[in-house]
Amino acid sequence: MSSDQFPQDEPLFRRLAVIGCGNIGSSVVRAVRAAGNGAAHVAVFDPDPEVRARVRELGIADSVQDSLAGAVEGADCVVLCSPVRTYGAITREMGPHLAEGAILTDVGSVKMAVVKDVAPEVPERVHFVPGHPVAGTEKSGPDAGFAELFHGRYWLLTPEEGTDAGAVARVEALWSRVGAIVEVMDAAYHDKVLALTSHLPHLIAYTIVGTAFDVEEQERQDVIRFSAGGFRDFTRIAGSDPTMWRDIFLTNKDAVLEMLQRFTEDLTALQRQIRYGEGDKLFDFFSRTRDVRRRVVEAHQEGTSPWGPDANGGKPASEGGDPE
Ligand SMILES: NC(=O)C1=CN([C@@H]2O[C@H](COP(=O)(O)OP(=O)(O)OC[C@H]3O[C@@H](n4cnc5c(N)ncnc54)[C@H](O)[C@@H]3O)[C@@H](O)[C@H]2O)C=CC1
Ligand SMILES: O=C(O)C(=O)Cc1ccc(O)cc1
Repeated sequence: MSSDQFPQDEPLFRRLAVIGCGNIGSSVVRAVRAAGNGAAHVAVFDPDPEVRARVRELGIADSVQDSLAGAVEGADCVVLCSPVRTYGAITREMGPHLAEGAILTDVGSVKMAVVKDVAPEVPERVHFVPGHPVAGTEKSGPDAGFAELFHGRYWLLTPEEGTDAGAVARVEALWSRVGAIVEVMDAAYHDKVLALTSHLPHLIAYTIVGTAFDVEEQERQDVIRFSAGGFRDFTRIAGSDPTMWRDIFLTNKDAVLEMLQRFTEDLTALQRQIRYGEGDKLFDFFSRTRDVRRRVVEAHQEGTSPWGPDANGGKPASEGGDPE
């Protein structure tokens, strides 16, 4: 758990550079500026000119730079907020422009592959503290972000052994100031847990929605017409950004495949129980999963859930919140 020992009436950083300004990047920008004591200046770079124009229009950043070098020049903290497979190349390109003692962090949903790609590109004079806010939505782009996204949500950091403790403390303090609950953990452990709690559910949603659309035209229309409850929730998740999720599955391959193997075995067991009319087994299984649901809801209320105590963000289910 974070303990912010830095002066509260001063910004933690002089200049924070946010690289990639979509949903999460723009939420970081908005949240840091709303906090008031995160950074004196928030600079943004995004390679997409339409995104840069929109960020200027929204007026959410202190400056929008037309080059990566221009954004990171003089920055004492840089946050990578683009799809995970872009991080290695970005770090290589901006390396020579990074200041002595600067801190580099990221928001990527996968951590082992990010460490493997980024660490070799980080100059000696720079501290790398990998991170992941366990908060987000299915939406993309700078209009999708909002300042309160991280309130009461976990922000996981996975620094390698030997990382400068002062740099880790500063990153912890920064994300605490935007309202997140910061925890430090091992990158491999992070990837296993997230494969199960986030990546596999997305894969299942993509599959269900794909299956539903791989039917005759008439049935497909009825799937849309009668979609309610469960299926509708799956379409929200399956509407998530294709680039982002392609990158997550390609980079967290081993953990996802391991969890998928377990999942398919359990699904096959259920299939057999249905085929052979084993009602008692189905009932017992559904009773156990109902109990898991009860414990998840309780954990959210008590603040011990991996998604943060306020995991609903006060939103209705249709907007990414939990219906409970
Ligand atoms: N969307 C979510 O719910 C969450 C996403 N994340 C992580 O956040 C990162 C960004 O995701 P979103 O903001 O949702 O995506 P997004 O699609 O809304 O934004 C990504 C932005 O990155 C920019 N970009 C693409 N290539 C780039 C490059 N080479 N250099 C700099 N910028 C580049 C794009 O132009 C775009 O504006 C991903 O790594 C994802 O794993 C983490 C937690 C939650
Ligand atoms: O929209 C949802 O349901 C999410 O699960 C958002 C999300 C996506 C990716 C992450 O790494 C963290 C959170």
